[in-house]
Amino acid sequence: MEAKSDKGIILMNLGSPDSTAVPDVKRYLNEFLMDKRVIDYPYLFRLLLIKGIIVPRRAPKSAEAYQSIWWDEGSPLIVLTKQLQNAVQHDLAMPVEVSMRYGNPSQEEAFEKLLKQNPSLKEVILLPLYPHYAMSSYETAVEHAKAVHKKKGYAFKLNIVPPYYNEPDYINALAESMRPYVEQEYDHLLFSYHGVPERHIRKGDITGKHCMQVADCCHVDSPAHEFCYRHQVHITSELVAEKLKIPREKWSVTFQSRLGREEWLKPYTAATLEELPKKGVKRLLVACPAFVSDCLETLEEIAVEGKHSFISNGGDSFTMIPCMNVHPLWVQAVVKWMTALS
Ligand SMILES: C=CC1=C(C)c2cc3[nH]c(cc4nc(cc5[nH]c(cc1n2)c(C)c5CCC(=O)O)C(CCC(=O)O)=C4C)c(C)c3C=C
Ligand SMILES: [Fe+2]
Ligand SMILES: [Fe+2]
Repeated sequence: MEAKSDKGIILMNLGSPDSTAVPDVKRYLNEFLMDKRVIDYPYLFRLLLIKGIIVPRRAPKSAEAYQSIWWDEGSPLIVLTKQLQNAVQHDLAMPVEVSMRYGNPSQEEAFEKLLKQNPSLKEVILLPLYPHYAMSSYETAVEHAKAVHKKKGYAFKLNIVPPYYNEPDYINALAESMRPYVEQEYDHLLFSYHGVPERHIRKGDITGKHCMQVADCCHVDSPAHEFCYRHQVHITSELVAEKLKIPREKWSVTFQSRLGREEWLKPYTAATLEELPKKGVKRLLVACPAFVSDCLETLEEIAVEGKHSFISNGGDSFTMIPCMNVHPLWVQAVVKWMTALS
């Protein structure tokens, strides 16, 4: 559609290395893990731990994992985010750009592209491609965009879309994207979310006395929920399961991608995939709603490693449900939200 407006849109995602070469993966991991909202240790300790130990050890293994999922056009996460950009742009009369929290295209590049298209730009609507609030995902993305906006002294306003974990349009798109899979025969549906350290959940509790302190905290009313990743992922799962009419005993929530020695949110996906076949679950479906676009964590950790673990522990069939990516209802939801905000 003809892009003529004094507003612009940026779809912001996490980002990937520029290539699967170890030096590019190292650069990406250093930027990512030196983020104080991801590894929130004191600066000097973080510097020694990340640049001295974790990244040199992790980069070659990580590069191998990226090589196994990389597409001819590049990183799946970036390719799929750009596909979403094109699909949304098709139905909107405002320019749409993409930015990544780490790596490229950078936040500054996305702002500059919008300004180039319209030097008298009045407002940028930023849609973080994270449905849930976590210090290490949504918060760092938004704070980074605000910092770049301030540093560059841009005259346009920055309008940031809040987390949409319970928004009816998002739930509908997610549920409908999953429907063809749950209409097949299966024993259990796992909602596997990217994990975070439990400490982050306590740290983000604005009441200081609710999250992981009150029994069944995620289901007891509290202002803490506005910033609680654990609460928000449980709500997404419950709303989707309700919409798809999946009986309570047929689905569960787990957390993947643990890094380091701290306790992360539980139950862990890896342990659950080993245990489920022993409990009689032979045909498994796995959905990963923390991610809007498929990425390393879905295509490798779940679809390859997770499948291998489930099958070698006695499972018969393992199906990873793709992320929403460019599902027409998701594109429609984004277009609807952007139109309402413009
Ligand atoms: C829901 C969104 C995400 C949260 C929350 C999150 C927290 C988090 N992540 C790490 C460490 C790593 N994550 C990595 C990959 C990765 N993480 C997310 C999203 C969230 N992370 C995505 C979409 C991806 C895939 C990126 C891609 O290019 O496809 C990686 C890099 C890969 C690897 O080496 O495993 C790391 C490292 C921490 C420590 C953390 C919370 C504290
Ligand atoms: Fe991550
Ligand atoms: Fe909570």
